[in-house]
Amino acid sequence: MTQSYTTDPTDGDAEPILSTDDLTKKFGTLTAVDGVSLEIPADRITSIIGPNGAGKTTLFNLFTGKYEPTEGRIALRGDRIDGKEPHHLVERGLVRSFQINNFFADLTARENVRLATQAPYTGFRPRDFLAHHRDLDVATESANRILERVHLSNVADETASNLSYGQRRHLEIGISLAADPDLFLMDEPTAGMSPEETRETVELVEEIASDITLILIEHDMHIVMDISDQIVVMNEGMVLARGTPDQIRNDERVQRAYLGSE
Ligand SMILES: Nc1ncnc2c1ncn2[C@@H]1O[C@H](COP(=O)(O)OP(=O)(O)OP(=O)(O)O)[C@@H](O)[C@H]1O
Repeated sequence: MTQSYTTDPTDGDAEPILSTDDLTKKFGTLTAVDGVSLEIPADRITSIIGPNGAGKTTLFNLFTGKYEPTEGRIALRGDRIDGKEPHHLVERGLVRSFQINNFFADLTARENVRLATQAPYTGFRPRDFLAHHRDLDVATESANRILERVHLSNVADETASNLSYGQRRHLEIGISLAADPDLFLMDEPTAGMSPEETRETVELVEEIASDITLILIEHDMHIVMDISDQIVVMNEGMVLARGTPDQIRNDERVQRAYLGSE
């Protein structure tokens, strides 16, 4: 199958924050990502959609350094990042939130976020410890700002284990924001949420997108059509189409391969 693209939905001359060239990942004889060449525009929301097994998660794992590509290249603001360790990518502003409980259940929401804000600076020498101690107020203030951003100020002193499912997911987003990303990959941010939690999370995602580039894997087509600036449709490891929500909605190949089968 040849890849084909709809017209570029983004500003033509905008520098992409992330780009891939002929990106391929094989697992034995299976090609999970197959020659993907893609541009992710800065300051936009890009959603990656596609049927089960289309290669979305593998693409995320390549972006974040969990997997090394079998072939091809990935560039972050023009610099090659394929093969770089995940923590190097976090330092360069690329973070990912997972659908897992990625926090300390016995600590409060504030303590969890505060630890995350301190993490990049944590060292093991006594003088590191003293420096951190001095910086505790700064870290607490920064945690408070993040908690406000993820709508959790009112439960800042609750232990994470006491938070509702939706609040825990927001806490995870807050922990990711503590790394001060400019590119944030979110894996199904509303998965398993009630309609009310979903509404709140969509609002939060849109707020975050006001100053951070987002790439989402999302299965809920209403959300995808509602919040995305660009949609990338994957099928069998390849990019089937890329375009604005309207372009994707009206793309016959997409309807055949994906939307029509819903
Ligand atoms: N670590 C792995 N080892 C072997 N095969 C894998 C591995 N990870 C993914 N695959 C295979 O690669 C293909 C793409 O999987 P991937 O999880 O990327 O798809 P996806 O689009 O995220 O699917 P879903 O929507 O179901 O999560 C699938 O056939 C999957 O079984």
